[in-house]
Amino acid sequence: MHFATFYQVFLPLFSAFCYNDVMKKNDLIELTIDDLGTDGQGIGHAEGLAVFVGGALPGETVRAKVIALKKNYAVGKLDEVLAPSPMRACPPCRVFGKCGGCTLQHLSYAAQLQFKQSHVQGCIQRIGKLEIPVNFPLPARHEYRYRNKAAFPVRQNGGQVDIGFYAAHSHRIVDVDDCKIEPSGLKIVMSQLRVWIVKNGVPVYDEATHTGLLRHIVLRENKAGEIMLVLCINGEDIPNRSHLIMLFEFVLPQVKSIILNCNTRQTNAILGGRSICIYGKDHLFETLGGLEFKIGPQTFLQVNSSQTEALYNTLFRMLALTPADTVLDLYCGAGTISLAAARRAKRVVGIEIVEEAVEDARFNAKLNGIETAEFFAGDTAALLPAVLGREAVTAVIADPPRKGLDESVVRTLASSGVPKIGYVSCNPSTLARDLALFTELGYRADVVQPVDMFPQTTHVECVTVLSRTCA
Ligand SMILES: C[S@@+](CC[C@H](N)C(=O)[O-])C[C@H]1O[C@@H](n2cnc3c(N)ncnc32)[C@H](O)[C@@H]1O
Repeated sequence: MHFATFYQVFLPLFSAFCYNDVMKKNDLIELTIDDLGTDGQGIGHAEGLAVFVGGALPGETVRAKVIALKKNYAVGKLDEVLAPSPMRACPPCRVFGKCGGCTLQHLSYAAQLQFKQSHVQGCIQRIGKLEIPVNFPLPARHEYRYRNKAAFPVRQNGGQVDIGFYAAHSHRIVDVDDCKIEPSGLKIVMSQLRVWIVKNGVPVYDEATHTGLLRHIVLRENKAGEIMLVLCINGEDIPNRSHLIMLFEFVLPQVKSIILNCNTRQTNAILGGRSICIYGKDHLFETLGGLEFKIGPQTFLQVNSSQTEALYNTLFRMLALTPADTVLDLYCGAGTISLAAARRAKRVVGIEIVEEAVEDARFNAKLNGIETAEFFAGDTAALLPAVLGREAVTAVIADPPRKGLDESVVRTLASSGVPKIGYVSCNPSTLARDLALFTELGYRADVVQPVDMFPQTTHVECVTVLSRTCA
């Protein structure tokens, strides 16, 4: 199977010269798919144009209806698979292809992993201009039902209330009653919530007018099967609290926490600043690698708990910390990596921009009896020079958000001369960009290890370790 993204980059340029009037909108065309795009759509060619067809796989011959015709590419809607790929799988989800969530359910899991390896390798070569080998991804333990968190937008749709996920590239909601990558326990919670919404005429939020109450439903489940329910509301309270509580107290005792999160701002952000616990505890606990972590409605936690342990173990194996190391954990969230590192090193310092996460990290250190970890709240770029000036750091861990590291962070780390840097990335493009700069500044990464945290989607996490090549 060949998944190179070459065609996505060069063919559109080439196609611009070849554009002709042969293909028209609404035409039915037959084409062979030779590649997968970064969003999981099949890519074939017709009349000198790259044609993107969602749901089609490499090696397949398909018939597609042309639904958009641009100067240098076309978009086709899959009409029929004429010759299916042996890698084709049967998607178990009834809204596959409508919901924008899992775009790879129609591809066998082994082929998904191959696609991810090829995608990461492509980024490293194309964006980073580097020849670092990329290992085959570490497969997830569970291909479905692996997430520990779901955030469902809620919208009125005529006479019915839709709760689900956004369709691809849109704010239209696809109603979902059983998301196959969420734990099955959440399905019954959602059906109880639908009862409460309908019986109490709960007003549903309208994005356009910024009116209505219920915006999002967020559910978290820990490995012990305990559930936290967060209702994100455009207001301060909900109708008939007692009915809601009763629905869960007696029928679903695994719901240990019900929280109202007040978000009255006109924003796409799901959570607002204030949370009010109306039932049970305001947190859950999760166990990762033998350590316990407090989880609140705002806490960042990797969404695939069993694979998080695999990710961290991979990082620690590659970074080879020793009891003599002083570790700086950048973008440390609630301290999950920091505290695991503290058990292997002399001292750990964590930096995180969200104050509540830093409070959680401090709480988690105490909870686990760890006295060798210290946490600072603030922007990494701003705090880094002072922390590096004060601490004799021998190893850095960086697990930044999708946008990767600020250039100043890379430059400050490189000029500090720190001997080893473990980089955990959720975005191969920004990883490749940052590795290129580190390489220019005297560091080398020998290998990139993808870890599949997100089966059925095109997302992939990567771990690599940079070591200093010059004194
Ligand atoms: C991918 S998460 C990693 C969290 C943690 N390492 C973990 O494994 O759970 C990225 C974290 O970076 C934090 N963050 C984002 N921008 C930041 C910045 N400029 N400085 C410090 N932390 C930042 C986010 O709040 C988030 O907790």
